[in-house]
Amino acid sequence: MTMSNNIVLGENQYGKAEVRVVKVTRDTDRHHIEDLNVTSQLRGDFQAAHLEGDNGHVVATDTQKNTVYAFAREGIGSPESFLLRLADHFTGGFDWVTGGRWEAEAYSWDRIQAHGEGHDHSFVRNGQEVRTAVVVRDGATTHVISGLKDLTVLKTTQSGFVGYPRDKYTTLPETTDRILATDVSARWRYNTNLDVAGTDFNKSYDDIKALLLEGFTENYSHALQQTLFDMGKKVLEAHSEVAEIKFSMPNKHHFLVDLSPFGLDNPNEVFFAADRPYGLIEATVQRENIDAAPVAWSGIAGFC
Ligand SMILES: O=c1[nH]c(=O)c2[nH]c(=O)[nH]c2[nH]1
Repeated sequence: MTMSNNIVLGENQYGKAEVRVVKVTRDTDRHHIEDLNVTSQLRGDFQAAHLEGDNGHVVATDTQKNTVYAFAREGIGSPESFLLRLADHFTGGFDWVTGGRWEAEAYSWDRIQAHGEGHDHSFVRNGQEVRTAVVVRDGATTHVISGLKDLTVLKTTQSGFVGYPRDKYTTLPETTDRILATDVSARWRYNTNLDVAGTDFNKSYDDIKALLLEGFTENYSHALQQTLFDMGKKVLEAHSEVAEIKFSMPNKHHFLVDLSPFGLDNPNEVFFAADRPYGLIEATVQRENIDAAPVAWSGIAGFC
């Protein structure tokens, strides 16, 4: 067998990776949410694009992304059925697209249990948070700091952001109805006179987590800053053994997708979930006249 010196194109596929689409169904006051990370890749005859610079067959990755958002307008259903719709669309619409690979990760959300009931429009990503604990001893004084991180929550309404100063660099439109989403990181420091032997830290953790979640749901949010304070206040009001609570919370922006180029409306239903940049909101909620913590209890790696 003689070896050919011809250089040819081997297997190939291309598309848009990780299209973050969030679909809110708001037919009634009890909202539903579907949250996917979709990758669309086409396979077929793309020889000319690779060898000759002829893009006549190249369905733009931008078009593939738009198709994901436009299809989400009609609902997602299941990730499988959504991907099958994409596969049908691309292989049916373009002769030279003979196949492809469509992948989705689906993130599931539970309704926040507020006062014993699943909330209408506030959700928590299930099974995600990490519980944290720190003990600092300084001579005879012991500090116990408990916390959690990566508690991802989202509300589909009852959040807005208006009234902020505008200068020549301000482009953000005001809104009175937006998605509010964050990964809660919180650490709460117990009083130094805490009866550590008599404290049920597991129970305390469960209760404080529930209060944080309820605090997230309860009021209209004028900003994540206000919601942060609401959450901390609930914990301090219910737990006299807690001296202060620190938060670090990203504002995970969800941008409404403009579907008008595709002849579709978008009444606050299809969103692009951006991962960066994000707002970062950090604050301590504390009792007035609190003794300054005699030791630094935040790690060196950050606020919370
Ligand atoms: O809740 C918010 N707080 C902000 O400080 C802020 N800044 C911004 O651009 N959007 C928001 N949202």
